[in-house]
This record gives sequence, structure tokens and C-alpha cells, in this order.
Amino acid sequence: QECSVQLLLENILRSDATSTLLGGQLPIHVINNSQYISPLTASAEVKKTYVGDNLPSLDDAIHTALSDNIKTVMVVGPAGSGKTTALTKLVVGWAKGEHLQNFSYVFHFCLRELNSLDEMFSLETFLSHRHGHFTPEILSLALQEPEKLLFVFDELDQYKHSLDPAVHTLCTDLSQVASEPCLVASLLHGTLLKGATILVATTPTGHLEFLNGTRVEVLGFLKPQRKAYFEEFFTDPASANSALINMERTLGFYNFCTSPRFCWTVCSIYKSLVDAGESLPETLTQMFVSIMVHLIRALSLTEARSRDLVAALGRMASHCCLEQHSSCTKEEMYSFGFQQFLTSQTSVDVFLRVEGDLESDAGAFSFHSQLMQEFSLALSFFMDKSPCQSVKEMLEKHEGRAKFLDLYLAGLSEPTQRRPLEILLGEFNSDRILDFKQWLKSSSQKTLKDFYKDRQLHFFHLLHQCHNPSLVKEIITPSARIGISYGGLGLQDCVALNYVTVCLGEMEQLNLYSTKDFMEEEAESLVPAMALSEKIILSQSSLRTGSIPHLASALRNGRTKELDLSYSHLGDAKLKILCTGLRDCQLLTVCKLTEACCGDLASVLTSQNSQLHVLDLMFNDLGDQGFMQLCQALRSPYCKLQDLELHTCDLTAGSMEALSATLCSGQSELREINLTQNAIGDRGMELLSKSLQHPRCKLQCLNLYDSQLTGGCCAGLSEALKSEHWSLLELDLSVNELGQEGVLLLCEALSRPGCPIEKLGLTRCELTYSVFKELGSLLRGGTSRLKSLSVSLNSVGDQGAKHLWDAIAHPHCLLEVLEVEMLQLTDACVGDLCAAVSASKTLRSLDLRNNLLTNASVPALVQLMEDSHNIYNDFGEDVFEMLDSCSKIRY
Ligand SMILES: Nc1ncnc2c1ncn2[C@@H]1O[C@H](COP(=O)(O)OP(=O)(O)OP(=O)(O)O)[C@@H](O)[C@H]1O
Repeated sequence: QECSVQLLLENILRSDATSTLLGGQLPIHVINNSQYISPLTASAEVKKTYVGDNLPSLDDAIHTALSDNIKTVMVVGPAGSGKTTALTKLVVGWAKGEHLQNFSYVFHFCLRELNSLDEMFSLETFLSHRHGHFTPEILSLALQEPEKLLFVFDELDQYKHSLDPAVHTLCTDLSQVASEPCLVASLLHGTLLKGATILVATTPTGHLEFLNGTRVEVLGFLKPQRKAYFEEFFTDPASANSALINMERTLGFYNFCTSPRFCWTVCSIYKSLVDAGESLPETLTQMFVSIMVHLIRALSLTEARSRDLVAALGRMASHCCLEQHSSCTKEEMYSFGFQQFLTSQTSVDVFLRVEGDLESDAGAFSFHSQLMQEFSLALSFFMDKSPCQSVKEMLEKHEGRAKFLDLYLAGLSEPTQRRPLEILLGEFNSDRILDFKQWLKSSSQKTLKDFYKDRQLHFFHLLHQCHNPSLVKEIITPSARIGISYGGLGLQDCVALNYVTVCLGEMEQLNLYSTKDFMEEEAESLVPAMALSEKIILSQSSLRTGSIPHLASALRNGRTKELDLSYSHLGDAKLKILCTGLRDCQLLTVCKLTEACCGDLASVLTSQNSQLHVLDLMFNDLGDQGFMQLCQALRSPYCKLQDLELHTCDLTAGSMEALSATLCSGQSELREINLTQNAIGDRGMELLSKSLQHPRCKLQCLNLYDSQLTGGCCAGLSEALKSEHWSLLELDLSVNELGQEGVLLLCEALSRPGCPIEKLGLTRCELTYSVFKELGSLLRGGTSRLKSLSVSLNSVGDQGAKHLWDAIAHPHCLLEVLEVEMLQLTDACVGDLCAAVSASKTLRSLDLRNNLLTNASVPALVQLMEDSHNIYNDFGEDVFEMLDSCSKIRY
């Protein structure tokens, strides 16, 4: 057995393939040079997370699956993700006695190599044919204990034969002679050597539907693995670090960077550029320009022959794209113009993957990657001197089949990016480049006027690839709608959006509404854009903890004035991190905050350089204790807060003493406070009323909507209203049971000459006819400065409202906005109403919704609106058509 194992190792080591820039490093070289870094595994859902730390390594996942007594393990991953290398490592490790010693024998197959076998075999002959290192005795001994055998099948995706058990008469007997596909299918389906373990590697392919077993998904290399790979590749740590930084900055956001093969290509080309003293590429296009230059130079062709080669590659690329064909026959290669390049002297195998002998007719040719295929297509399009095809036609032709084509065209359309190729191949077709530039400009400008996020982002990607800041400014003019919602961006989108924002130098609004799972990398890539934005919208979003420090850093160093985090369920812990960056920035939150966050907010408010002017904390359970901490902060000489939104914050009268003390201290800059839907009650109002008549109180707006007040609080409040120190301009007492008696007291106080109230809310306050009468005389009296009055939802009918119509017609009345929704008004009042509105010099908005007006009133109302120059109205649903005829009416 030892001798067979030794032979197996020698077999692997003797492989005649070679490492190439695009094809990758030979797996056995990776292993022998200690460059093996275990790739990661991930299920499809976790791929987006980009947090490598807790994902299992591919090797561990395979070993666990194999030791779990599972009989079929399928390693599934994209091309170049490291499947072959991992399997080779596994086989070599077994052969060296390092692991999986529970298997006595391992049979390693590359299924692609079995495609051409058309002989009939018994399993034994088949195995000795493929694994000549086994003596017949050892082989027959081995086959007697199937549970000790491991069959490794690589490149299942390249296997041309069907694995459908219905297609084959599956073998059950070791000596049965069958075709090679039938033997393979019998092994995979366990009818032959039942009990043997099967390990299969493949890209996601149709063959998988016929296999049952454990699936191990290959994710490849995330940042930490790339770092380790670069450190192994570049022996000098400084070179490794600068190369890695360049790759992460310029390419790290593309998904294909998880491919170890791509990492090999990047490292190899970077090394050759560094060795030649050249600078590293800034874009994907530039990187492929460098690769192309490197490969063409290696062939030492003349300029004309190089152009021919590029043209042939372009034709092949177009064919593969359109036919969705990855591999081409020799005949097809001739039709693309490869004749002169299929010789051992001028071999195309540096560009292409060649299966079989280059010079025999059975060979198959394919691009190593879609990236190279599409680059070849883009390059050949610009090299082609014939005028016949426009950019638009070419893009339409390949639409949906080429992911990077227009990206490369964008890159190559820039002279600095294509220059190295022009030196080697001669000038590009300037007409085609001009045509591309015109297409880019006109289609992006058109898209930027629309609201389609994905289309806009696509053009940001193209502009990012062009890497020309003045082009961004030329294309994204002020009329572009770049404030639309870009929520749910991937990392690549974030990078492109950030690029255009930085080129523009400023952004009115960075709208990331409804971003689900805002990741650390995404936030990090957007820091410059966030810092350049006046307003950042992250409402209805969920933010990972790792994203918050980046958001905080953008706020700390940038120009953001408003951050909308409403309904983003931030929570106290994340707010604490965010507080490190809060400066002059309005914060809008319904963020599952509790009392626990108030200490952090208080320290932001009291910090020496605090600039926070507006703080919106609505719908957070701060409670009295939390609010009292904020009140203390409001008295700090450093606190600049002017506007505090505390709608539904679980407050009671218990914290009103602290607020009152703050307002009376004269140290608070607070001008506006919204206490809507908190249980303030009469006791709380009593405390507040005291502060409202205090000479040091600077408050101007107080909202007590639905705050559990009754008529009992009105005496104290009217006392305060009568004070000459009363400073409030706006007071909303709506949805409180104030009743007639209470409000009559308030009306009396409001008529004090000099009373500054301009806006009063008394919606649903149980007002009566007598109150309306008093309000009417108040408005007519010549002392009131009221400009806005809301008395909706008080059932006083036409009679009560008559006092308001009389008032608004009066020259002393200054009302501009009047809300009389649901007063039970009928058609009978419309005459007075129209006369009053016509007479008013100030009224500009009248809300009449949900009254008992019928269609009979509408002609008069429409006429009123037509004649009026400054009034907009709200009406009921029953008069749509007629209302439609008047453009000034909203309903
Ligand atoms: N674990 C690894 N450590 C270092 N380099 C690796 C590793 N795995 C793969 N590579 C590099 O990536 C290249 C491609 O890897 P490999 O051939 O194993 O991928 P694959 O998934 O089998 O691809 P395909 O599906 O195209 O056959 C290798 O040639 C090597 O350069």
C-alpha cells in the first residue's frame, strides 16, 4: 500500500500543466510553496455579510462532512474559487498520512479528463487504467472494503455525460463491464461499491440535481484571507501591504475578489508592474489593460499581428457571449481568425484555457474567466477600424449576456487608461470612442432625470470606471435627480455612489431609505459621501453595529445637518456609538431608545463643542428619569439645543418640575418642545404654567396635543397667559378635555393686549357655541395676534361657526389659517362663509374637511376659489368632479 501511495503522490506532482497568469498557479505548487490559504465556506444567505471571522474554512467543512459518516459530499463553488486546490491538498495530506487516515485508499479523478473515454470496462480495469500505481492485488484487496474508500471527483461541471440514473442501467457488480459514464454514475449513485465515500467538486451545475448528499459551498477569500495570501505571495511585508491596500481600494468591492484565482492574477500582475517601476492600476479596466500588455509582450508579436490576435479574441468573446458557450472547437477558432496563433511557437494558451493538444483537432478552447472574455470584446470593439457598428447596437446585441462590457468600454474610452495598449497596438478607432462618449453622456443624462435607482447606479458605475472627475461634473448637472432613494445598495454600488458624490463635492441629500442590513464595509465606503451630504436619510433601515462608527465619523468631520434615523430601531447601544459623532446635526429617531441612552445624549449636549440644535426623539421610551437627565443637560452653558421633539416618550407630570426648572433657569436655549401624547395631566400643566410666566423662560412653541389635560388646568394657564413675561407664540392644546369653562378662561386671557400668541390649537377640546362666540370677539377685538387657529372636531354647527365667519370678514382679524374640520357645517353656512372669505385680506388656508356640505354648496365654493387669489381649501369626497374643475382646490 505504501508504495501505491507514494506513486499516487508522484503522479500528482508530475502533472505536466503549468501555472499561468490567468489560469492560476498549479495546485501542487500552491501546496508545496506553502501558499495555501484555506478558503471560506458560506451558505448563499451569509455571503452578503462579508464577516469572515465566523465562517468555517473550506478544509474544516470538508473534513467535518467526511468524518460525519456522510457518504456523498459536494463541494460547490464558482470557477477559480479553489475547489481543485482544496481537493488536491486533501489527497496529498492523506497520502502523506496527515489526515483522513480512516480511508485506506483514495481515488482521485478529474472528470473532464474522462470525457473522451469511450471504451467498456469493469470497475477494476477502469480503476487500474486511471490509477496505474495500484497493483492488481492491492486494488482487489481495496475493493473488498468499500467503506474504507474515498472517491474524489473534481470538475463535475466539465463532465459531458449524463448522471441521470434513469439514463443508465446502473452497475451493481464489480466485474460487470460497462461504459465509463455508466461506471461513474454507478459509483456516484452508490450502486457500485456501496458504502464508499464520494467527494465531488463542481461549479453550480445541472448535474447536481441527480446527487444527494451534503453540500459545502465555497465562498473563497474575504479580506483576512486576501491579506494572508498577499503576505505569502510578496515575501516583503511592505510590498505585500501596499499591493493589498491598492487591491482593496480599487477592486475589493467586486464579488469576484473572493476568487483565489483572481487574487493570484492580481498579485502576479502587480508584482510585474512593481518590478518594472510602474504604478498600480486604479480601475478594473486599467488592471486588464496591464494584463493584456503583459501577455501580448510575452508573445513578442508585431503590432499588426497583435491587432489580429486581439480581433480574433474579440470574435471568440462575442461568440461565447452570444451563444452562452464557454468552450470553442478548433474549427470555430479558425473561423475567428486564430490559425496563425495555434502553433507551439505562438501559443494562445497564455490567453485561453486549452484542453487537449493545441495542434490536434480535438482541442477545446475557452476564456479563463468572464472578466477576460468581456475585456477582449470591449478592446476589440475599440480596435476595430470598420465604421459599421454603433456602440448602441453593440451593447444591445450583447445585452443581458455581458456584465462588464460597458464598464470596460467606459474605462477604455479614457485616454489615460488605454494608453499602454495604444503604445503596443496602435491607435484605437477614434470614431467609436467618440460614439461611446456621446452614448454615455446622453443616456446617463436621460437616466439621471428619472427615478429608477438601479439604472442611475449603473451609470455611476460607468462614471466610476471612467475615473474622470470632470466628466462626472459634466454629466451630473443640478437637474439630475440624485436625491432619490438608493436604499439597499451593495458594496459595489456604495463605492460608485461615493465616487460620484466626492467628484461633485457636495450632496443635498444622501437618501439611503429602507437600507436593510447596513454593513460595516458599506458604511465605510460611504464615509466621504456621507460627510459631504447636508442630510442623510436612513429611515426604515437596519444598521449593523459595525456601520455606526463610520456614520459617526462622517457626522463628526462632515457637513451633515440632518440625520433621519426614524423607524430604524437603533437602540441605546448603537446610539451611544453614534453620539461620538453628533455635532450640529438634527437627529430623527424612532429607534427603540430607552432611559439608558439619555446619559449619552446628555454628554453630547453638554460637550464643549456641542452644536446640536434640533433633537427629535419621538416614539422612544425615555421615561421621566431619562428626560430629567436631558433637562439637566439643557441647563449646561454649552448646550445649544433649541428644538426638542418628545412625542410619545413615556413622560408624565413627574418630569415636568425638572422641565419647568430648566425653563425658568434662563440657561436653556430651548425654543420649541413637543410633548404630544405624554401623560402630562393637569398637575404637569400647573408646573409648566409657572415657568411660562417666568421672565427667564425663552420657550416659543409648546405642543401639548393629547396630553391628558382637563378644564382644571385652565385657571393656572390663563394666569400665565396674562403675565407680561409670557413668551409662547405657539400653543397646541388639541385633543384635551378642556371644555367650555376652561377655554372661556383662556379666551379672556388671550384678549390681553400684547398677548403674543400667533398659533393656537384647540382641535377636539369639547368647545361649545359660547366658546366660538368668545373666539369670534377675540379675533375681532383688535388685540389678538392670532394667525393660525384650529378648532376642528368640536360639534358647534353653523351657528357656532357664524362667529368665526363674522370674525374673518372683520378688518382687525389677522387669521391666515383656519381649520374647521368636522364642525357639522351645512350648506346653510356657505353664503356667510363665502362672503367672509371674500372680505378677508389675510386668510390663505381654510380646512373644511368632513362637514355636512353637499354638492349644492360646491358651485359657490368653486366660484369663491376662482375669484380668490390666495386661498386653498380641503373639501369632502362627494364633490370630486366639480372640484376638479378648479385647480386651486385640494381635496
Ligand atoms: N487555497 C488556496 N490558496 C492559495 N491559492 C489558491 C487556493 N485555491 C486556489 N488558489 C489559486 O486559485 C487558482 C484556481 O484555483 P482552483 O483551480 O483550485 O479553483 P477551482 O474552483 O477548482 O476552479 P475551476 O472551477 O475553474 O476548476 C489556483 O490555480 C491558485 O492559483
